[in-house]
Amino acid sequence: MAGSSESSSAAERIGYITRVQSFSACHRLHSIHLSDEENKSVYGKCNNPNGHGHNYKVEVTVRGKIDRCTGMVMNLTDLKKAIEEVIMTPLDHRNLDKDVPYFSSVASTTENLAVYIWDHMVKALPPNLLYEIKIYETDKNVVIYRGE
Ligand SMILES: Nc1nc2c(c(=O)[nH]1)N=C([C@H](O)[C@H](O)COP(=O)(O)OP(=O)(O)OP(=O)(O)O)CN2
Ligand SMILES: [Zn+2]
Repeated sequence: MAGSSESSSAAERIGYITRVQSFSACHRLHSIHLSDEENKSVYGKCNNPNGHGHNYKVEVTVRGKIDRCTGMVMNLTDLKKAIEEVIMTPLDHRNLDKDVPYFSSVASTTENLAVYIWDHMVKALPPNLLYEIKIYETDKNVVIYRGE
């Protein structure tokens, strides 16, 4: 019956699931498009040549149909594997600027880190599932990227 709880329970449901992952890395904010003086002025203490570290927290959210048979949008075990491959292996305990080739020419801001993770995660997951990458650089500094 239209509108009854029975019919809505048969309707397709969309769910969002998130897995949280922490990793540690160091970096220096520096843009190859700016002079040394401009870098100092724009990034301040974060342009210190010897860098500084963060305990980043990343939330990876997928969105999709809740499968009627499995009850899952996707298996969190598979999401965990993708996070290991895309986040932990290349980024954990690394110097982002020196160890990750992408950041040799792209400033390692949290915005750009979110784009990097999105671009790799989207390839590691089934099509059309990735919804959002949210990164806590510190407790107070949070970036969201949705692939736009
Ligand atoms: N738009 C952005 N601005 C800044 C970024 C960034 O990624 N995107 N990053 C930084 C630095 O990396 C820096 O490490 C931030 O640290 P800090 O200012 O010390 O962090 P808090 O604000 O949490 O610290 P408090 O000193 O407690 O306020 C800078 N800008
Ligand atoms: Zn920083």
